[in-house]
Amino acid sequence: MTANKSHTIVESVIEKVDCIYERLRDQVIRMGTSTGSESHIFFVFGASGDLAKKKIYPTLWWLYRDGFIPEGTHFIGYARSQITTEKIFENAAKYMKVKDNERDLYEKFVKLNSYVAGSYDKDEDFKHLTNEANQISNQESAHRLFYLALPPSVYGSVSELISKHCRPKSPGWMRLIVEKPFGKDLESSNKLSEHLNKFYTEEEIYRIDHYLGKEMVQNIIVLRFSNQILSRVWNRDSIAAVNIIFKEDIGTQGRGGYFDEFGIIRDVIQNHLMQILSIVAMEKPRSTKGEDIRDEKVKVLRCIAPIKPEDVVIGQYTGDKNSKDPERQQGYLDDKGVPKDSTTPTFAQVVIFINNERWAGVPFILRAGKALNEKKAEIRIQFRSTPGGMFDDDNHGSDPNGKLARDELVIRVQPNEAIYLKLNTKRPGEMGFSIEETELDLTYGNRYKGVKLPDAYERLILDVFMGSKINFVRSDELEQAWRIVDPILEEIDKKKIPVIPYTFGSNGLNEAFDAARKHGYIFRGTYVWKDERSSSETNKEVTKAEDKK
Ligand SMILES: NC(=O)C1=CN([C@@H]2O[C@H](COP(=O)(O)OP(=O)(O)OC[C@H]3O[C@@H](n4cnc5c(N)ncnc54)[C@H](OP(=O)(O)O)[C@@H]3O)[C@@H](O)[C@H]2O)C=CC1
Ligand SMILES: O=C1O[C@H](COP(=O)(O)O)[C@@H](O)[C@H](O)[C@H]1O
Repeated sequence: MTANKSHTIVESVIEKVDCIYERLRDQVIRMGTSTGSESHIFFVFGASGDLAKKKIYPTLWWLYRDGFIPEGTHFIGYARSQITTEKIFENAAKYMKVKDNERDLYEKFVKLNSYVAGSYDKDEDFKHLTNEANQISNQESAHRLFYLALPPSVYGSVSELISKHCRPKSPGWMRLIVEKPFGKDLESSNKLSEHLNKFYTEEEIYRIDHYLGKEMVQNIIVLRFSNQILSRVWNRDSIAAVNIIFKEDIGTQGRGGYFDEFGIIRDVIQNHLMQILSIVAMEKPRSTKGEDIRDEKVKVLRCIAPIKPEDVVIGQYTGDKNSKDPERQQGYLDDKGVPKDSTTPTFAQVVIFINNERWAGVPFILRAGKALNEKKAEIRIQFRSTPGGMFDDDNHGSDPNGKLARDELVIRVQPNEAIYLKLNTKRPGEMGFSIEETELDLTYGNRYKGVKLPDAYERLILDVFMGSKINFVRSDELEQAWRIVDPILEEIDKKKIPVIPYTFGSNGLNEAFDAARKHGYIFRGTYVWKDERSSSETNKEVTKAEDKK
């Protein structure tokens, strides 16, 4: 293909994406006017907090900058702290990424913001908030979106008081966005759901799981159901094991106070990884409508028995005394919010089985850890070994077992979004049937140069404006996810499962890799995926072992 031709293809991809953006923008603007109530108010509860500064305010700005916020929208922050709008924007400044040529627009956006200080449990404060909101928007029927960027301890009173005092007048609608954690276990989650159900319809509740807003998580549905080549083999006949992996190269970074009460299973596995699992494993939905997709996700979760203690490996990180990086020298117990005798896991692997016709016997291995060697999230679909032994006597590269490598489809969620299919090929140029592993590689940074992938929160907040619930968690999904992890959480909380120490910066726990092997997942250690994007920047290749684990 000539350089010109490939340039044209890339341009046309960008044009298509731009065109989708245009359509979305039109929809948002029409949505703002079609109900006869032009204005919207977006409330940020917990406006003084960490999530608000790092994610919510920057996301609102990016949506505004890109024309996705309906005309006439106002933003109101709310928290107990006696602060000002200026202070909020000062705190959030380094996350906003404002370019020089966007300064004027940014100032316009800042002017649409205000802040009200008040408690989380007093009627008069919420009445005051609604009076302020009416004045600011000059319209009592403006649609209202409430983002609860708050600790779960105050969800109860805040949700009740919002419903009592802050609902818009008809025909305005209201939507409540609830951050995870949705409870601490099945019982508390059910209680929270019952509480919310007293004051809101399910239609009004948006339980956010930001992994559902990530490009590659959204792509799973398209990959699975629009490619015959994949949908035919997506079952126990062809697939030997599924690995869903979350790794972070940072520790709790002062959030230990929150984390210690929850641990990695509640923080990441029960929600983000279980959501991914349900999309990877569900049957084909009737349509792309939110309810059809969520019905299928619940159905597959209902086929999963609670995880058994013998299928769990947990660990907690210790400081790496040899590291030059002061953060890596700190272990979990050094975080000032963490009790010195804490046994809360910062690493966990659980093996899940889905008892249905498609998946019986296939292990779904979910692994998550903080303070590891890298930041990465990916899904590995490992296919069964090739039967027949035709190539058994041939040279298969450095594999000590002399066996053919299994095919593996890897969906890299982050960083550097990619899909690559590992397969065997004849070693180029060699005589005979010398075989080596290679890949069909769809690295987004190479294939879709210049295409902007929106941040997960951008997509999800836009979804809430549009009233789309595909990417939000329904109460029955939540209940099922808790049911699956609840018994092992109880065992862990009672300290019945050993917590294995691992050093900050390590690859994970060998005990976890051994357990994955025991369940039939094969780590070969012979393959190198050349991540072209990072290699062009740093000339570094993903190392063999890291690619596997
Ligand atoms: N931070 C993050 O990266 C992520 C956070 N989340 C979730 O988002 C929500 C908010 O998180 P985050 O912003 O980190 O939380 P913060 O601890 O920063 O709390 C947000 C605000 O809530 C108020 N607050 C804090 N503690 C209490 C308390 N004990 N009682 C009453 N009010 C309190 C404070 O405001 P004031 O004192 O002014 O009232 C604070 O600014 C949580 O549910 C969290 O799990 C989810 C994903 C990532
Ligand atoms: O929800 C959470 O997710 C973050 C990781 O999010 P990512 O988008 O950066 O992958 C994690 O650090 C945090 O502990 C957890 O609460």
